[in-house]
Amino acid sequence: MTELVVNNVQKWLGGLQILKGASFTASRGAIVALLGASGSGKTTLLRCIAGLEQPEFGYIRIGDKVALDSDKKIALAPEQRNIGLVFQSYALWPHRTVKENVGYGLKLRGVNAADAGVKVQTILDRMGLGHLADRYPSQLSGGQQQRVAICRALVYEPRVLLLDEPLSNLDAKLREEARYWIRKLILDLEICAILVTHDQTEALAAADHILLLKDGRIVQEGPPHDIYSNPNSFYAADFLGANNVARGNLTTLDGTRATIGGEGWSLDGTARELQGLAPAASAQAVIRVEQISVSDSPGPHRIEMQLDDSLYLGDRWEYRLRRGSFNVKAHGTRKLSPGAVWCEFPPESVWVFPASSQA
Ligand SMILES: Nc1ncnc2c1ncn2[C@@H]1O[C@H](COP(=O)(O)OP(=O)(O)OP(=O)(O)O)[C@@H](O)[C@H]1O
Repeated sequence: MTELVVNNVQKWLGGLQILKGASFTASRGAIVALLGASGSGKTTLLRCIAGLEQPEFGYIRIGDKVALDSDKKIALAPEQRNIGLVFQSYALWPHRTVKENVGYGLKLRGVNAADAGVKVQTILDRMGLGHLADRYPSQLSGGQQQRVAICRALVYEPRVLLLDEPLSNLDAKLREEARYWIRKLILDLEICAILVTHDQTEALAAADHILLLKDGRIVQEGPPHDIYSNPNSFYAADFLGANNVARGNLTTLDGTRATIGGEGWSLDGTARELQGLAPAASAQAVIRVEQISVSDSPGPHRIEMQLDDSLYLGDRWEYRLRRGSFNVKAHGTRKLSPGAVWCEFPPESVWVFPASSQA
């Protein structure tokens, strides 16, 4: 069931148009990630949904309530929107205990103390924090503080949970765990969550649907696997994954088959956004690091390259390879000695874009 409708939201800040017509929908029991480069407008869009910013144009419906309708001059205040908000900083009050932090909003909304107490204890117990109810934030670990912030957002039983970089203050191990339990929690509670992140791994792992933003516009959306494996622009291809970018010229173009080449190298690839381009035009190819394999013999779609070094990454080795002006990173399971090797580039994984390709 659709819980959130965002339609043509446009927002100006400091005389600049920051959001240029964002539209999407989100359903119950699903996590939508807003992903994009720094400054692409993720936080501004989240703040518009929360009611912390008022867009000049647009329509937003949360559950069955119209929260924004610029035509009808409707703009509900944040507390009327039935949303829960979790910030990167957690924003807990240091001089209030855990249960006071979680219950404060209920008190403001006029919920009587007995009912509020039950709601607070229920959500704290659910999150494994019941025994910490009387502690102050400074007496908790970072991970526990983050859970308190999430309890505080969930205690209102919101229709939509808005999470702004909620994991970025946690160390790498905790972040991986938190990504998993937040996802489980949202699916169990069957609420709708919007997650702002600049971390592609977090978006790919935690979300059901990704909205990729660039300069205030949603330039691609879809399930994580689709966005990762079928990017529709150079920006989307290069933003996700660990990539090699090869810059050269288009040497042949035949339907979806394209060849890109530079000084002393040439790769068969798949044409992306190349309509109207002629051979010799400047081009760039994106190749995911994991798609390249290194071997000691020639074969189809293999080119000979010089291996300069093997770097140990713990779970794998990274190979640094070059041929003329073409530098490449690839991964493998063993250390290789410097020298000549053969690298295989499957054409379906060499995505060729025009050199000045924009989203
Ligand atoms: N109050 C403001 N006045 C003017 N410009 C602003 C204001 N707030 C944000 N901006 C600009 O709007 C753009 C989008 O900012 P926003 O914080 O939404 O991006 P973001 O994608 O969340 O970035 P980050 O990942 O760095 O947090 C940026 O260029 C930013 O400088």
